[in-house]
Formats: sequence, structure tokens, C-alpha cells
Amino acid sequence: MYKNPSFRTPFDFIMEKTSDNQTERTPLLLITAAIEQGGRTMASLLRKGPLLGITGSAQIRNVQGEGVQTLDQIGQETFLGLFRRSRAVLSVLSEEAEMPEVLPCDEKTSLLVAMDPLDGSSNISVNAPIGSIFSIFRPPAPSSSSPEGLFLNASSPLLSAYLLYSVSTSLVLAFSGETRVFTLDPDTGEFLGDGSPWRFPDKGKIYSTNEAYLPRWEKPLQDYLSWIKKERNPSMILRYIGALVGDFHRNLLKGGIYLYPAEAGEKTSGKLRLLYEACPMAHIARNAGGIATDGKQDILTIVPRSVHQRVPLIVGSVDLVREFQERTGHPLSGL
Ligand SMILES: O=P(O)(O)OC[C@H]1O[C@](O)(COP(=O)(O)O)[C@@H](O)[C@@H]1O
Ligand SMILES: [Mg+2]
Repeated sequence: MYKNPSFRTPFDFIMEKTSDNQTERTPLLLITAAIEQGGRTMASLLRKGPLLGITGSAQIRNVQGEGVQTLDQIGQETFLGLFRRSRAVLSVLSEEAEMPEVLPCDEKTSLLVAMDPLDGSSNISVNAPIGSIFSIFRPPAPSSSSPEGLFLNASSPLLSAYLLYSVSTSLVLAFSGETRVFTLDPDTGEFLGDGSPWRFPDKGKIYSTNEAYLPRWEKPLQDYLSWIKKERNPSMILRYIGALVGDFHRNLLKGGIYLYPAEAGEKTSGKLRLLYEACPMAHIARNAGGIATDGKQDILTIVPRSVHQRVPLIVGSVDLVREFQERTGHPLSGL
């Protein structure tokens, strides 16, 4: 198969961006390689899906009380095993485990990984897009705190990534001021991209949200949705996949805004988890010229109170998120 010689790999990206940061180069390369390997494994399993009997429920509930799918478990074991073997990860926090797991590591500069190994679980059984999400943090100094303390005191992500398993498998990496998009070549196993930074396009017109929950939203949010539908000029269109990775990716490529706000009742802090869903998407958005907020505050400035903390998330193109903030009464300052 013809390979465009100008294609670049995640390895090239990290090498280029760490030319003046040799200390973190090795752990970042090892961690990125683990994410790529996990992506290849997951994509290859997903190609056969129901034929392998892996698209059903595992008949258990996770620490958050949510039903666990077989693929949630496979994702957890796959990525955890790869991070363990990398010996570059000090601790892994996962949606699928109550406490962060401390791993054996060689590197003096080992890093922290927070992950949602399988995002969009409800899409598995219907063969719709799903993903895996990662944020990589520097451990706080001194790094002798408890496993949870490591994550609660870490600063904003150093590198963020997601894998999207869909018509093809995409790997999106945000690091050092750039967001880059790579595609898995299933023949060679390489993730390849054109080497250019990705920016949210101007003038996006997509909004993505589960409108079924609108009756439980705060009034300013309901008014914003009503304004989008009846008055906004130019008008917008609704697209919702129901997997954060898929919805975010479409909006990143086409321009749009994703909303999962707080709700009255059970989801007073929203649904998405700060450290391994909202934070990585906020970091990827920021590196692509976008913004993320919980409605009042930039997601990247929120200091976590617990490792599985949930937050409302509004993320996307800068103009659309600013417009949302202005119309709901919390204009973002300094962004
Ligand atoms: O069904 P809802 O409430 O719209 O939820 C969809 C959201 O829930 C999630 O699926 C949560 O992900 P998990 O599969 O990792 O639990 C998000 O990816 C997605 O945006
Ligand atoms: Mg998720």
C-alpha cells in the first residue's frame, strides 16, 4: 500500500515536541506507545465484536454503580497491562477501579495516567462508535502522598489522548500547544497523520447534547437551547452519538459545542468524570483553540476533591462556548 512519505507518527510528534525536554521524553514515548498498542488490540477485537462474544454485559456493576460491559473489562486489562509493562507509569486511575493502582516503574520521571478505558459503553451492543480516553499528569512534588493524593494534587494534564473506534480508528493527541489527529493503518499497525496541528474550524454549527434531560436543566440552559432552536442566526444542527469521544471528535473536526450540564435530581454535578473525561477533552480542546467549562469555570482550573468526581461539561469551539457562557450568565474571563 502506498504510504505518503510526509506522514508523521505519534513517535515523531513526541520527539519533535520534547527536543528541549529530554527528561520527560522517554516516559512520554513509552506511554504513547502503550496507548497505540492498546488501540491496535482494541480495534482488532472490535472488528470481530459479537463473533468473539465480547459485546455483552459482564453482569457486574462498577464503583460508580454503573453496569459493566465485557469490553469495559477488556479495555481495563489491556491498557493497565500495557502501562504496567511500560514501567513509565507511577499510578493509574481508571473509571473501572475504585482506587488508583500504583505500578512498578523504572523512570525517575514516571508519570500518572487517568483513563476511561472504554467510553460509550451503551454503544457497544449496537455497533456504534466508542473510545478510550487518557490524561497524563506530572506527579505533584513531593510525590510521597497517597495514591489518591497523587491525582488530587496533580496540575493540569501534560498530555491527553483519545482513541475513537469507528469506521476507522483515530488517535488524537494533545501535547505542548498542539492537537494532532492520527489514523490507524490496520495493515501496518501504524498510526499516521499529516504532521499538522488540528484547530477547531471557525463558524461551527453543531450542538451535541442529550435533550431528553432538558426538563431537569437550570432555566438559563433551557432558554439557551430554546434560543438555538428558534432564533439563532445562523441556525444550528443537532448531532448526538452518545459517546463523548465520538461527539467531541465530530465537533473537533467540523466545529461545534458539546453539552452535558448538571441536572436536578440524580445528576446535580453532571455525569462526566473530571479527571478522565472532562479534563482530557478540555486539554485537547485547549490545544486545538477551543475551550471547556463546567458552566462557571474553566475545566482545567478545577481542583479535584475526589478521584471519581463528576462535573458538568460544555466544550467545543471558542465562539460557541463563549456564546453559551454569555447567554447563560457566566461570561468566561481571561480566555
Ligand atoms: O446516555 P447519556 O446520559 O446521554 O450519556 C452519554 C454519555 O455517557 C457516557 O457514555 C459515559 O461514558 P462511559 O461509557 O464511560 O460510562 C459519555 O461518553 C456520553 O457522552
Ligand atoms: Mg466515558
